[in-house]
Amino acid sequence: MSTELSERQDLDRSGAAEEQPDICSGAAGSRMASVAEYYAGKSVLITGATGFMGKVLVEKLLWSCPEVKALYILVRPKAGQSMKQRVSDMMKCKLFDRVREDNPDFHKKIIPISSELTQPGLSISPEDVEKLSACINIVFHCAATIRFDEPLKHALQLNVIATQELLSLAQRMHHLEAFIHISTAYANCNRKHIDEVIYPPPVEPKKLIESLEWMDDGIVQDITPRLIGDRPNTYTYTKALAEYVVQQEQDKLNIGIVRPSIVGASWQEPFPGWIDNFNGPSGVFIAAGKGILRTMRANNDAVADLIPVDMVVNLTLAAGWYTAVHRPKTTLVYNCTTGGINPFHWGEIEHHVISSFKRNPLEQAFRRPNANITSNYLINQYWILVSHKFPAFIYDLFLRLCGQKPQMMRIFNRLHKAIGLLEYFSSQDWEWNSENMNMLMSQLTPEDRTAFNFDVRQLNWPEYIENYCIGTKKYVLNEDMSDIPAARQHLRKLRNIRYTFNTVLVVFIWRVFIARSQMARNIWYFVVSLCFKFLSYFRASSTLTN
Ligand SMILES: CCCCCCCC/C=C\CCCCCCCC(=O)SCCNC(=O)CCNC(=O)[C@H](O)C(C)(C)COP(=O)(O)OP(=O)(O)OC[C@H]1O[C@@H](n2cnc3c(N)ncnc32)[C@H](O)[C@@H]1OP(=O)(O)O
Ligand SMILES: NC(=O)C1=CN([C@@H]2O[C@H](COP(=O)(O)OP(=O)(O)OC[C@H]3O[C@@H](n4cnc5c(N)ncnc54)[C@H](OP(=O)(O)O)[C@@H]3O)[C@@H](O)[C@H]2O)C=CC1
Repeated sequence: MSTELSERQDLDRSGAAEEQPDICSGAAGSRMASVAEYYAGKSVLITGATGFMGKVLVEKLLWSCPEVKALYILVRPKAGQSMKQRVSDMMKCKLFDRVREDNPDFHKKIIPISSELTQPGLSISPEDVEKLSACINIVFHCAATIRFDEPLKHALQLNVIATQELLSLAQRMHHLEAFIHISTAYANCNRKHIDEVIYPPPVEPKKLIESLEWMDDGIVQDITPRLIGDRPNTYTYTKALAEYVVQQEQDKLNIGIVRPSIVGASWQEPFPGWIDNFNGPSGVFIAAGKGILRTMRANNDAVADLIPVDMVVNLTLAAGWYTAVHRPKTTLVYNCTTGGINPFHWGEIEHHVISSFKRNPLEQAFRRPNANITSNYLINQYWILVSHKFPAFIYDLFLRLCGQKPQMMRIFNRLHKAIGLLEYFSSQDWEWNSENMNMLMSQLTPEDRTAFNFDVRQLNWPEYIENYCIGTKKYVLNEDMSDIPAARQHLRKLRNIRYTFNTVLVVFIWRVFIARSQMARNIWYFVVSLCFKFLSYFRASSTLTN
């Protein structure tokens, strides 16, 4: 099936230029609309605009496509904040600084629409449905639950049923030119090689939705492992179902599917290192920087398929342009990954994260940053005991003695839960075909290739990781860069505490275990004299060679 689909997609691509005479003016040698020109005067609907990727998408559209007519964003009230309040807070975010400077009235282009995606009809009012049906030209569907531990019913409701509802709404839009769905490169992580095709779903979504409807949450929880089969969580499972649901509408809509791998901090835009959450590797980096995470199960040699959020957004906008302009007959899937083109490995990530946090330490670190990743289960368990649980126990004991509430063990339990869910992705690697990503790049003008850059060959990983770590410090933890000298001083203090602790430990072991027994003392003297002999032998041989 996959080969058959690829062939069809190839055919579509080769005939694509003739299919859109109104945009490419038809005559040979005539100029195709650039990406920014295409978005000029267009009304765009975005779901998940308050999320990590959605915000960057909104910002980039406003910055690079200033002639865009309006951005309609579906937003729900949350945590006691009204929809309006949330959107107004979002626009005050530092992310929008350059847009704000360029056009202080940029907010006028953002039109929030109240919507709770898990409700029937996405709980959009009839008036808003009318408005959207009349004006929307492009839809970007970013909203999803990305939690790995989401109960299946909720993940299905948001990632699959809401997608279905949005597709129905899209079909009522009179001027719709493209529907871009954001999936994940891990939707098919049960395969080792992943092509840019939609694989048959693990189950017919309609049947699953019908059968889960009558089941109570307990039963669903019991059967979830059987249903998700060889996928690690409900997230990847429901994202795979969503792709199939989207593909079902390909005869009625112009659809593109973007599949990013692990989306990380921004590479360049709007500024390097922008990140605002603990998802994926960000939480792991922060935990390592704070000196809490000292060990994790990961394969040093496995490819860490990270991709910066600005590159994903650039590709998404280019995919919107291509889908609308070329109107491929079938859904084009873009695997948006780095591993096949510019690979970087978890072992290298570990090295650069730790050295970066040593240069730019986080405030009030628990211990000096120093993490070891290993694929060996037993070694990892050993280090968890020695480097996580033991220090947590000692620290909590200290807090208790000071009359304070113990907290470290609780933090470690949460960390272990989080990294336990990530290990599946850091312990193996996948191969993604990225032909459509390359094809899309080749379709862009040289100017667009710069303005909407997703050429992952240009990524300099050490520099990117450094900015990423600084980004977590500045934008996730809201720490000031001017406090770095104090943070360095704190690390020096921690190092001295460690030296003192180790010295006390050696003296204690000597007094309790060695000094009391003649045999232990003899063994000790024997080991020490052996060491001295080796040392003097090496010193003598190095003097001779010199
Ligand atoms: C030296 C470095 C070495 C590196 C070695 C290798 C690193 C490998 C790392 C990564 C591999 C990448 C795998 C991603 C591949 C797939 C990509 C995609 O397609 S989608 C995106 C992925 N989605 C997620 O990442 C959602 C994961 N998060 C969850 O599922 C939940 O948040 C969970 C289970 C981790 C926690 O759930 P709760 O209900 O217990 O708690 P809650 O409310 O979510 O968070 C509690 C606190 O913990 C923080 N937190 C959340 N996630 C964290 C994390 N990953 N690490 C540390 N803290 C985290 C939160 O900010 C919160 O903090 P407060 O209470 O507000 O102070
Ligand atoms: N981050 C990553 O590493 C990767 C992400 N992806 C995909 O990219 C897309 C965006 O991810 P990302 O930005 O990281 O995710 P976030 O969790 O940051 O954002 C999710 C967005 O969906 C919205 N949303 C969630 N539930 C509802 C609901 N019931 N009603 C209305 N809106 C809702 C959220 O709104 P609210 O603010 O109200 O919660 C938020 O705007 C997703 O489709 C994800 O699968 C793919 C690969 C990797």
